[in-house]
Parts: sequence; structure tokens; C-alpha cells
Amino acid sequence: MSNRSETLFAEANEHLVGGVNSAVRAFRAVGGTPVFIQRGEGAWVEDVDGKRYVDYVLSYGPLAIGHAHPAVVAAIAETAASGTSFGAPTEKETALAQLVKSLMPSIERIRMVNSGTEACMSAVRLARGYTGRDRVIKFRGNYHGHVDALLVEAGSGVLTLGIPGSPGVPAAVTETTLTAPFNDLDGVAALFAEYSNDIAAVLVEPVAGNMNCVPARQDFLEGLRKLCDEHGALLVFDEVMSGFRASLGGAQAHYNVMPDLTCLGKVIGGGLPVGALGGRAEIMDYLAPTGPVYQAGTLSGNPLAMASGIATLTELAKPGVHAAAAAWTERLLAGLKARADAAGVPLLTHQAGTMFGVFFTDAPSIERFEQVEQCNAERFVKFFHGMLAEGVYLAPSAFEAGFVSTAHDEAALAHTLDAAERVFASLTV
Ligand SMILES: Cc1ncc(COP(=O)(O)O)c(C=O)c1O
Ligand SMILES: NCC(=O)CCC(=O)O
Repeated sequence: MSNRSETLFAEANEHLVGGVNSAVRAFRAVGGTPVFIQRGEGAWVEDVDGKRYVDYVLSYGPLAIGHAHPAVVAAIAETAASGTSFGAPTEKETALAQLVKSLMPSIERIRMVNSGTEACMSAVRLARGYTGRDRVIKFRGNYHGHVDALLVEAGSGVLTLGIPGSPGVPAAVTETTLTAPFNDLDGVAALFAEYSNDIAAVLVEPVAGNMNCVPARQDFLEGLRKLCDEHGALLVFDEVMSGFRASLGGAQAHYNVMPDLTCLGKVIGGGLPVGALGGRAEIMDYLAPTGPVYQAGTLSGNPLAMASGIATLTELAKPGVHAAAAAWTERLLAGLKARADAAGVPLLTHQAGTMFGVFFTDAPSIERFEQVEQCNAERFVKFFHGMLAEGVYLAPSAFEAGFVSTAHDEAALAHTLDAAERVFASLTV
């Protein structure tokens, strides 16, 4: 453990709530002190004591082409030299929108925002405004940012920290939020049967990445599409995490199931604060100024963020680039599995392109949130700290997905698998 991190964390705690600016960064579920990072390059980060780690957090997903990619750094620097924000349209907003549309088949029109949370918040408002209905369905263990109405049985830090809902969210605000089990179509059908004419939208993470990593079943997403069509509700894919990761065209391209609206974030900004809401023109045009549903933002479409997103997606969309990172992810998981087997540690792995999950379980498959909760939490904590000591940086929670970038190479793979071999062998719980 880094001594400087401990000193800096003690100081941070006097000024920042819990020493962090996002609840998931605290090591509450695993114990110990968060590592303070001073720089990143490619697949690696370096802490304030100069210790290096292969990074599988990648800022919780955005860095699809690795830390400080030269194209991203140059694009940001070049753009900043001409001013950082104007509150007026710039060409880069259209350029990023065109790039996203070329990759994501269901998107005809886009609104840029500043975070995934904003994208999901606006998606709910738009769906309600467009349909004239109030209720939304979300899934247990899915996380859509810290949107009041969606902080119900949520994943990510809400799950890690054991917060059942959140104080400060009035019951009236969540009264119209219905929840169903993930990957269980019958549960959704039952809600439609009960509330048929009042369901505005079904929001789903098509690859759930906030309860570890659990891809939706193909028939589940197809069934949601059908139910939404039958009942006049909008299908909203929250691809904040799966976008440009589950496949280059996101989960929608991978499953070939088209949502009405898509929430984006993370990779679309390449490490700068961006989110976006996109979808069918007829629905999107219901947003102000063309439509009556209000939405705005001082820094939305910010030039630096657009430049970073354009550089990232341009690199990622080059032929074979995403596929190579996905193939690397497959080798990582096969390598981890082989080493766990050799050490007699029951391990299950999931992959969706460049997203992955590892589960300490002897269950043959995991599709539901309840099954994720039953995994060996104690073993995860030992694994996490063992890997951290070995120079492999994973998210400090068994409920977070892992991420790979195009910069993860042979050296990073060898370092990770050698570390895992030693850590698996040392697991006594
Ligand atoms: C699927 C999903 N939706 C929404 C969000 C919220 O995004 P942000 O943290 O950028 O507000 C996240 C991550 O935080 C996410 O993983
Ligand atoms: N699964 C967690 C996230 O995706 C976001 C991280 C954060 O809220 O800081």
C-alpha cells in the first residue's frame, strides 16, 4: 500500500466528503485506502509512489483507447488553444453526432449532455412527454446514474454501499418507477398486464455493468422490444457503458435489437465529461427547441469534450481495432480461468466485447442479480487486494464490470496473468 496515498486520503477526507468525488471510488466494500493516481499511459496507471498497475477500471469505462492516447491529447490541446466554450454551436458537435450515427444503427438525432446521468434523466422526461404516460420500468441491479426516479433497486455504488434507495428521494418521485428482475421477461409482462396504458418506457442496460457484468439474454431483449411495441411504450437502451464496447455499434448492434432511445456516456467523451441521448427523429424532435420537452445545458456539446470524443471514436472505428481489443479480452478471461482452475478456485467469466466480469462461484451460469449477490464476496476482497499489491488495478467492488482498451498489449496480459496465478494460489477463503 502506498504511503503517500494514505497521507493524501487523510487530507482529502478533511475537505471532500469521504475523501472522494464519486462514492464508488472509496474502498468501503474492500477496506483499505484508495490509491491516488498521478498519471496514466496506455493500459497502465501510476500511483503517487510511482507504483505501476495494469488498469482495468479505465475511469469506469471511458478510456476505450487507453490513457493519454496521443490523438486525444493532441485534439484536446489544439481545441483548447482556440477557446474552451462558447454557448453557441460549433462544427465539432455535428461531427461527433455524425460519427455516433454511423456506428449506432438506431440513432437518427442526438442531443449532447455532460454525463450519463443527464442522458438517462432526459430520456425519462422525453419518454414521459412523448407518450403522455408516467410510469417507467427499470431492472433490479441496473444503474442509470443518480437520477432521483431511477435510484430504485439500483446497482453500482448503491449496491456496493448497501443503500436500499436513497434518502432525499421523495416517495412521490419513485411511485411511478416499477422494477422487475433482469433477464426475466415474465416479470415485465406482468407489469405491462397491470399498468398497460400508463407505461412510458422500459429502461434497460442491455449488458448490465453495474452488478458485475451480466449480458442480457437475446430473447429477453427481443421480448422487451415486442412488449414495448404491443403496449405503445418506448424501449430505452442505457448504453452509457455498453456503447462502443459490447461491440463497436454497442449492444444494439451486437444483439440486433433496436431501441427507440439510447443513452450514451463514457466512451463518447473519451475521458472528458460527455453524455448523449439519441434515437428516432420523431421522438427526439419532441425535445426543445423543436418540441415541448425542456432540455438544456451551459456546457453541453463542449468543444474540448467533442474533440476528445471524436478522436476516441475515430481511432476505435478503424478497421479491426475494436475487434482486436475484444479478442485480447477473450484471451485475458481464458487465461484467468485456466489459472483459477489450476489453483482449484471456482471462477465464472463473462465477456461483452471489451467489457468483462469475473465471478467467484461454482454456479454454471449467472443471469440474475440474485445470483450475483450469492457469489463469494470474501474471496473477491482477497483477490482484489492481492491483485492490487501485484500491480493490477480492478474496481474496488464485486458489482462493477471490468474494462479493456486497445492499448492492452502482450506485456499487460503477461503481467496480469502472472499476478493472477500467484493470487489465486494464495486464496485461502
Ligand atoms: C449504465 C450506466 N448508466 C448511467 C451511468 C451514469 O453515468 P455518469 O456517471 O456519467 O453520470 C452509468 C455510470 O455511472 C452507467 O454505468
Ligand atoms: N459502475 C460505476 C460507474 O459506472 C460510474 C462510476 C462512478 O459513479 O463514479
